[in-house]
Amino acid sequence: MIYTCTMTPSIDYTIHLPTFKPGELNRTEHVHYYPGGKGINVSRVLHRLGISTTALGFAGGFTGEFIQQALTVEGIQTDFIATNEITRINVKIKAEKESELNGPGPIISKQQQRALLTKIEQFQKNDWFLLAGSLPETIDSSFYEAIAATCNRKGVHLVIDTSGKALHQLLQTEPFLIKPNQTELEALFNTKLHTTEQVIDRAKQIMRTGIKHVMVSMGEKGAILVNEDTTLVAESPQGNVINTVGAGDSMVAGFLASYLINQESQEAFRYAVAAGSATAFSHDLCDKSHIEHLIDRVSITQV
Ligand SMILES: Nc1ncnc2c1ncn2[C@@H]1O[C@H](COP(=O)(O)OP(=O)(O)O)[C@@H](O)[C@H]1O
Ligand SMILES: O=P(O)(O)OC[C@H]1O[C@](O)(COP(=O)(O)O)[C@@H](O)[C@@H]1O
Repeated sequence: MIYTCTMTPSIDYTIHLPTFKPGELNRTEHVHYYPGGKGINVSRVLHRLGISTTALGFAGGFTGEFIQQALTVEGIQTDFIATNEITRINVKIKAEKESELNGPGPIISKQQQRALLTKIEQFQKNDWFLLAGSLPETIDSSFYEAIAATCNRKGVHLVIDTSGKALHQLLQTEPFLIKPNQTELEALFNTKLHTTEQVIDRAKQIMRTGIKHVMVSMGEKGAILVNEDTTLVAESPQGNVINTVGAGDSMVAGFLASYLINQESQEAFRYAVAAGSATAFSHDLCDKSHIEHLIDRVSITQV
């Protein structure tokens, strides 16, 4: 079983309008309400690819209810821990440019943290656990160490897609895959990366901490994959960009979906990039036919 965990889910309130004028009254044309957050997006894409998951995480209030219901309606199994706080609404503005307003995550008590660890204790050998999205600053790093130690002890494959301090702490836990975007990688090293070579150098540096695959996404420029055997650079297909929210999560889902079938990292990387771009060219997340339509347009070079 694949378990995804979104510590800080969201409703992604996505607004489309031709021009956004800050400081003025703006009226929107089309709006969408999506259940969001990184683990949730991975569960939604995997479901569209015929792979079942259980979506874990922390959710509360009417927004938390909406998210759980929306997932259930799509046919995704959920097992969230209730928070006292209302789950955030993240605003995504699609005008001349894309702008995002992401709210803060909930406070997660020690008891709620223990409840998550108890669920992880029930996992079986060779299950997958994806810890994704921003992680509340208030949580002590020992909690992440406990999650990783439990996964390692039980033979559960750990995948991490987070940012900031938590990403830094989790690098030492030897996960199967991490997927920072270029900005997150830059933040990790507190430096700007100007070339693909610089991105590759930093990715190799973090791989030495024991991570099996480091996949760095670079938006329209594509992505790189570094593992023990190879370094690959992918160019993404060009197309009509509609909404890039969830492109990175779609990549993670695409990589896992392909890797679970073939255990082959280059093909998984190609599928991942096609999935990211298919989402960027869609209103909501990608689906299988769109990914497969783009797959031959992903060019990969080994460097
Ligand atoms: N404008 C775009 N055109 C084509 N593909 C894109 C575009 N933006 C994102 N993608 C695809 O989605 C992947 C993930 O996007 P990125 O924006 O880097 O991730 P994140 O959403 O995590 O910031 C990219 O590697 C690329 O394959
Ligand atoms: O937890 P964070 O870092 O605030 O990000 C949450 C946001 O990221 C998303 O999961 C999209 O992520 P990506 O664009 O990186 O794939 C949204 O659904 C959500 O609003």
